[in-house]
Amino acid sequence: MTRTPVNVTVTGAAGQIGYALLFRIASGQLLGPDVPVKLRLLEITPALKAAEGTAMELDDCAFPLLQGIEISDDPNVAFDGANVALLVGARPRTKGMERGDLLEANGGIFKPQGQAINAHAADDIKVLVVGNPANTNALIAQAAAPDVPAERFTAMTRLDHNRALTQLAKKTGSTVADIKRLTIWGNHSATQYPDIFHATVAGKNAAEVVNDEKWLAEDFIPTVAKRGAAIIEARGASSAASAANAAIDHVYSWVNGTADGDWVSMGIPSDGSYGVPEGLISSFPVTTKDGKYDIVQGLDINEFSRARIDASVKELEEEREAVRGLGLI
Ligand SMILES: NC(=O)C1=CN([C@@H]2O[C@H](COP(=O)(O)OP(=O)(O)OC[C@H]3O[C@@H](n4cnc5c(N)ncnc54)[C@H](O)[C@@H]3O)[C@@H](O)[C@H]2O)C=CC1
Ligand SMILES: O=C([O-])CC(=O)C(=O)O
Repeated sequence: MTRTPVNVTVTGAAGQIGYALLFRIASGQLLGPDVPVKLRLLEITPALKAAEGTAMELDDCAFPLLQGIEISDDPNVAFDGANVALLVGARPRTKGMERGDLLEANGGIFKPQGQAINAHAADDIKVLVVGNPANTNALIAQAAAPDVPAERFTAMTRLDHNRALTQLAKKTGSTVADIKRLTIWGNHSATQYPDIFHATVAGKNAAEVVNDEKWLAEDFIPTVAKRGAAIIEARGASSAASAANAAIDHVYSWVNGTADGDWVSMGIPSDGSYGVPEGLISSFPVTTKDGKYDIVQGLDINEFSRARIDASVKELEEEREAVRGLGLI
């Protein structure tokens, strides 16, 4: 049976994550090996030529699932009919820039993109924000799209989740495939909280297997939370292939479901669960099924976890106040 192609819009398509991401989408890794896709690439005008170069390479791969590529510098064109939108392009922080300046500059990107999604995207649109500060950029885009169900706007913490899986596997002498039910809570920032208290390693409670709170507090958590900065320090550029990989994982899980007995981490609008104020886009443990996600309920949050979740959520509240003050939400 021939399937209708899914329209996937990628912003910042000529950037380094874009280059690591587009070929994987076109090869079927985003949605599945039998789902044809059409790519819509959004870039700023000076980067259109570079996006065209990437499109030429995509053509040269002759991916059987790729049924078309359109390139534009107009969000109204790029989001037209979009079923999945990956908002990767963002304004990076440059020297001397305060956090407020960064939020304002990104407001200039994510507000018009949210408006264009509201006006032109398909009814089933699913949005993943990758560009930093991802959680708050997602909030800005969501606020500009009042006709789209709020839960369709998500932010990426899957890279943090994947980073935590590997660190825990190394510590416990296991493999990532042995680890289930790990959680990233809060913001995609240095305040995020990777939680192993509900995780299992080969079926055993991870915190009990590790049995080393000092390692947890002084090694594991900072290593995961500051991994982005460590990559920049080592590579001279921020994470690109691993970020693209996490974006693929996030959307694949959302569309195709999580495995029985496991969950993933997604930045999603809070419904008030676990004391996270309603509406904040914060990372939670979620299961997914039939293209929808649910927050895992009923987890006991110990004191160690509570303090760290609260600290990250406080930062998200401050970011929300800042963009509210700028009239962006
Ligand atoms: N959530 C996460 O886990 C991660 C997020 N990131 C973030 O992802 C973003 C992209 O990273 P890279 O690809 O390495 O950056 P990059 O600078 O290589 O590429 C960004 C691209 O976005 C484009 N762009 C800027 N404004 C745009 C607009 N209004 N519309 C469309 N395109 C626009 C630029 O022209 C550029 O080609 C950054 O904000 C980075 O901090 C990176 C790694 C992980
Ligand atoms: O800090 C950055 O720009 C990159 C980032 O988000 C990460 O690697 O987690």
